[in-house]
Amino acid sequence: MFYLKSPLFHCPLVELQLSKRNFDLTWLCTAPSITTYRVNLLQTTTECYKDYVENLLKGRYKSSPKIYTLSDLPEVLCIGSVSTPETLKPSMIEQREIIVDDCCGAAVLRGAHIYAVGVLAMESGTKLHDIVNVYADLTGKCKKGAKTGIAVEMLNTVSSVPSIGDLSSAKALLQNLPSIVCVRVLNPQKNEIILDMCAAPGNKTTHIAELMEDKGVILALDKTVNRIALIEEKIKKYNLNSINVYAYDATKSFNGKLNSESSNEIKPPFKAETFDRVLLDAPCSGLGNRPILVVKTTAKMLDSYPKIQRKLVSNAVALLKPGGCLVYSTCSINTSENEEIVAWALAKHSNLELKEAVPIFGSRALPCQGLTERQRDMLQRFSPDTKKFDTVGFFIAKFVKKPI
Ligand SMILES: C[S@@+](CC[C@H](N)C(=O)[O-])C[C@H]1O[C@@H](n2cnc3c(N)ncnc32)[C@H](O)[C@@H]1O
Repeated sequence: MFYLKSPLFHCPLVELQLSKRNFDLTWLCTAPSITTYRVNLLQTTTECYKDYVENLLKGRYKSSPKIYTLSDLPEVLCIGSVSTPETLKPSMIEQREIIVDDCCGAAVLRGAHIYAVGVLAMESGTKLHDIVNVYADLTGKCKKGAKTGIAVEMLNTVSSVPSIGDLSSAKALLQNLPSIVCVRVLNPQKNEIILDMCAAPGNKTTHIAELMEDKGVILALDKTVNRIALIEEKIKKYNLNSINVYAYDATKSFNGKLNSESSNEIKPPFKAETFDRVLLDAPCSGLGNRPILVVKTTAKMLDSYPKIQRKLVSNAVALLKPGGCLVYSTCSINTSENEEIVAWALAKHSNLELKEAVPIFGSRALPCQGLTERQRDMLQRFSPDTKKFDTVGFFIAKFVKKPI
C-alpha cells in the first residue's frame, strides 16, 4: 500500500493551532502502530481470544507481531506491528496497480482489507488471484472506474500494521485503546442508571453494559437516525438487555423539570438529576483519527464544534444526580474542543468538580487559560507526546457534580 502523493497535512487553521504547540503534524498522517481489540468478558476470556488471534496469524509473517495484554485493562488485547518486508518497494516490483480513495487508504494502513466500494481504479487485464500494488489517491482526481466486483486481500502495508482485517465478532470488538480507557474512566457500576448522550455506533455503550454485567439501565441517544440501527445491531449481536436506544438530539435532552419519583419510565427528554453517570463522547472534528491522509475539516466546521459541545455539557450537568459522574471525551487533539471546553465547564457550572481521569494511559493536558497545573494532571490526552502508546488522538475529562 503506497500513496499517489506524499501525505501532506493541509488545513491552515489546524496547522497553525498545532504548530504553535510544536506538534509534529506527520504524527496525524501516520497510522498508529498498535491495533487493539476489546474482548467481551461476558462471552470469553482475553487469554482465549489471544490464542485465537495467535493461531490466525501463525505462519503468516516471518516474525509474528507481538500480541499482548495490559494488566490494568483486562478486556484489552494489543497487536503490535510487523517488520515490513524488503520487497515492499514499488519501484522494485512489476505488478499491476489498484487505486483506492483516501478513506479506504487510511483503513488499509490500519490493517483493513479492501472492499469494492473503496476502489477507484484497476489496471485492465488484472485477474483473480493476481498480486497487486495498492495506491491511495490523495489528490481526489481519480474517478471511479468500476462499481462492483473487486475486493483485495491485503498482505502488507507501508505502515507495518498487520493486515488482518476486522476480526470483530460477539467475542471482541476492534476498538482504539483511548475509547476503551474512556469507559473505564466512567467506571459504570451494576444497577446504575447511565446516559450515553452521543452513542452511535454503540462501541462505548456496549462496553458500559459489559462492565455493568448487563444489570442496570443505559439510555443511549444519538441524533443521527440512520446511525441508531448500528447501536441496535450491536445490542442484538452481544445479546444485551440493559440498553434502551433513542434517536434524539442530546442538546435537547433536559426537559427543564425536576425529577419527582412519580414515573418509572425513563425516556428523553429527561428530568433533572436522573442519572448516576453520563458519558458525553462528543461530536468533534475527529482530528485525532490517525492516519488523516486528506484533511476535509474547514475552519467553519472547526468553529462549530465547541458550540455544540458546550450545549451538550450543560444538558449533561442538569441530568446528573448530585454526586454523579460526567465523562467528556473527543477523538480530537484540538485544544478548543478539549482543554478549553473543560475550563469553560468549570467556570460556567460551579457545581462541577474536576476528578482525576483514571486509569491514566495518556499524557497530561496542554496548558490552557483557566486550568491550573494540577487540573492539567487530572486530564488525559492521547497526542504526539504520548510516547507509551502509539494510538489515535483522544481526550478524556472526568467531573463530579457536587452535592448541594
Ligand atoms: C464520536 S461519535 C460517538 C461514538 C460512540 N460514542 C461510540 O463510541 O461508538 C459522535 C456521535 O454524536 C452524534 N451526534 C452529533 N450531534 C448530536 C446531538 N446533538 N445529539 C446526539 N447525538 C449527536 C453523531 O451522530 C455521532 O454518532
